[in-house]
Amino acid sequence: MAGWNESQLRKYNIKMEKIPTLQYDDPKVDSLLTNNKPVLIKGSKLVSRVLKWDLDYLTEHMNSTCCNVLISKNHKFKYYDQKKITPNMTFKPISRPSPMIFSEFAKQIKDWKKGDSRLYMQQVLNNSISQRIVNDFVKFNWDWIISKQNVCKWGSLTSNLLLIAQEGNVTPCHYDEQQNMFASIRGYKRFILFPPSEFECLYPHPVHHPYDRQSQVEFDNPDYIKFPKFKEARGYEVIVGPEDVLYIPMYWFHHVESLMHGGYTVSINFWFKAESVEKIEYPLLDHHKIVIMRNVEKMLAEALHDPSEVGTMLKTIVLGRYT
Ligand SMILES: CC1(C)c2ccccc2-c2ccc(C[C@@H](CC(=O)O)C(=O)C(=O)O)cc21
Ligand SMILES: [Zn+2]
Repeated sequence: MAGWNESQLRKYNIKMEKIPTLQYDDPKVDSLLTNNKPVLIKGSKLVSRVLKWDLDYLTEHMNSTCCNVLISKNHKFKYYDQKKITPNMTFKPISRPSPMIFSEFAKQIKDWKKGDSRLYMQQVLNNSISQRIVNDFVKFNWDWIISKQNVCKWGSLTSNLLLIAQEGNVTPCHYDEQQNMFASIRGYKRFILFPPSEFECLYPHPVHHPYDRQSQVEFDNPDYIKFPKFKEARGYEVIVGPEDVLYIPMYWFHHVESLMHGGYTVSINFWFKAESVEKIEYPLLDHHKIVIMRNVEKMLAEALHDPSEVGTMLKTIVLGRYT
């Protein structure tokens, strides 16, 4: 019994292959990790000591902690950068932050009814949480994850996010600029990943837009006129269940959903800085090209002193000359 079935997955019109699933001590794991290739890792026992982290246990030990909760009018929780919202911009996000204490969050999840706004908690785990949570946190299989960090020459661990999502919640397609080891504690999450080379098919927002790093394409209702190349996007799909660890390479796009009718999900991610300043070797890797494109957008916005002129200048440079 896999613990889930196809009827719990949302339907998208996307070509998807499978991601390799390997035991944590399989030598192929390290070769995939060091080559920035996604892999689902079984048996690492990374978070096995906190499988008891369910709503009741966490309410008991995080009761009055004020947590970062997002509220959305629909099932999508699209991250946005507050700092990139300028005064003259009419930006209407669908999900917005609504800090609340943990027990309130747990109550709203339990009492949730169809039609209510949805909630998604993402709370940085640090020592400001209760002593019991800290005691559990230190019981992660740090030896294993630190050995991976060293093998891959990743930079420092920047943060662990505790994620509690309602069944059916979706984090739309985006990329992050850090290496991510994503561990599931409760429930099942479906990931659809795309390599950085699929950039042209996923049409991320401009760097200066609050939705920077997020794809503009609505997977459940793609606008093939505005985003024609989305039809050619080639993704990878994997279901992450309790105790599984998914490696999400930096700059790889990922769409994440908590399976419908699967109950709430509890996950923890481990974000690592990219490798300490590496010597750039040629040929460039695909993620280097995203970094270069981001730097061009940033430099032009800086030089023009107005992000809204960047598109015009890029068109002037390219149209009729490089096409
Ligand atoms: C969308 C949301 C709730 C959010 C809103 C506002 C600011 C930050 C974030 C944020 C950060 C990470 C995740 C976890 C995961 C996606 C998933 O598991 O749903 C993922 O993308 C990753 O681990 O890289 C989810 C979120
Ligand atoms: Zn992400």
